[in-house]
Amino acid sequence: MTFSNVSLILFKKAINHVQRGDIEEAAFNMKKYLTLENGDVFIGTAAGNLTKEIHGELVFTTSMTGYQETLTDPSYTNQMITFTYPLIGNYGISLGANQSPSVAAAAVVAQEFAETVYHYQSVMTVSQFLEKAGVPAIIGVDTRKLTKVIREHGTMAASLTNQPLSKSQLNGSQTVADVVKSATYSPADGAQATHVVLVDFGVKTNIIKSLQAFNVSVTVVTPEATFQDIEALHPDGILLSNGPGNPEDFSAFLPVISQLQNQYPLFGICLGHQLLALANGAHTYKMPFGHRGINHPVKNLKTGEVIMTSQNHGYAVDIDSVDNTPLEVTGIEINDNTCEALEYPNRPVFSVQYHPEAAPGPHEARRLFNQFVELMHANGGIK
Ligand SMILES: NC(=O)CC[C@H](N)C(=O)O
Repeated sequence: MTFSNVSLILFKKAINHVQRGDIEEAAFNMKKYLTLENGDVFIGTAAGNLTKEIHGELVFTTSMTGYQETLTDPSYTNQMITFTYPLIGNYGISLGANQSPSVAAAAVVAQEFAETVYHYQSVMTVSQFLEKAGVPAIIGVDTRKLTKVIREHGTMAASLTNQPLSKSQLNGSQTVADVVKSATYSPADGAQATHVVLVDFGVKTNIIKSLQAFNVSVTVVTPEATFQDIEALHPDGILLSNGPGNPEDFSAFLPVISQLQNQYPLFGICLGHQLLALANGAHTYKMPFGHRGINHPVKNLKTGEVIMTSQNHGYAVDIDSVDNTPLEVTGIEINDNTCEALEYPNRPVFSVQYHPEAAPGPHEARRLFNQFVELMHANGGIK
């Protein structure tokens, strides 16, 4: 072997070393640490926004599809979503599926993101979607194990960081979601016959679309609206929307609901259902790990029929506390007997804990919009 050959080999080794070192460092930089309130740490790889660090409430959803609708659902504000389904992003991201202008979830935990998408409607991958929205994600996590931990300990606060956290850095406080404040606006179809005022606690786009599908015009108001503000809009009916956070944080709006339910047909969805219950004197409580998924069976106690429903909630109405109110429980989740539907007897007032607009989810409950519209018509809603 000549001298130059030896030096070439040494040079190549040096280059290799430098390259390997760089790659190892890059791989180290791509690491993310998910630290739970109970001290458990899950290590994975960064995706989405690679640098952002987040503290939030860690929840899981069992939905196998509909990740885009889930990520953009405002009810997930300040929450980190763990997808129990192992491969997320299989059919990419498409225009028109968003439930709000951008990703609402604080962060995403998944086992794997599909990086190659062949769906003809897809405009980008899920990690590009998160990157564009500035939302971090951790992938390569054993989400099955993580979900078992959440089921055991209940929903926990967690931190998603780029470096390991020491015990003293662990912040155990639960993050309460901010109230989503939206401007008052009228979706562009104002000339329709029936008019709904929607109180927006963090509304999903598909609720508005579902009403518009029945030729209903919708005016959206914030929870700062007074009864007089709403009355001045001459509604035929009121919809109380879904939204993030603890329903008890909206106590200022409860007297308005009490007045509205005396005057108008009223339909509450998810947070709106919880608020209708609170306004009538029932209680809500935090569930151990909530209902988040698209196959929650709900039994209609009046007909005995069971339908599959889409759900995303961490709080529930205390079913026994409804006994001391004018309301009637008309639906239960048959896995755990929690309160899923309420009615105000002899009034056009009702609510559901699940999502009749179901985006994502099965559409069996869509008929509730029909029911709401019929109640408004029966109440003289058509002018
Ligand atoms: N989707 C919702 O409206 C959720 C309601 C409430 N924030 C809960 O978690 O129970």
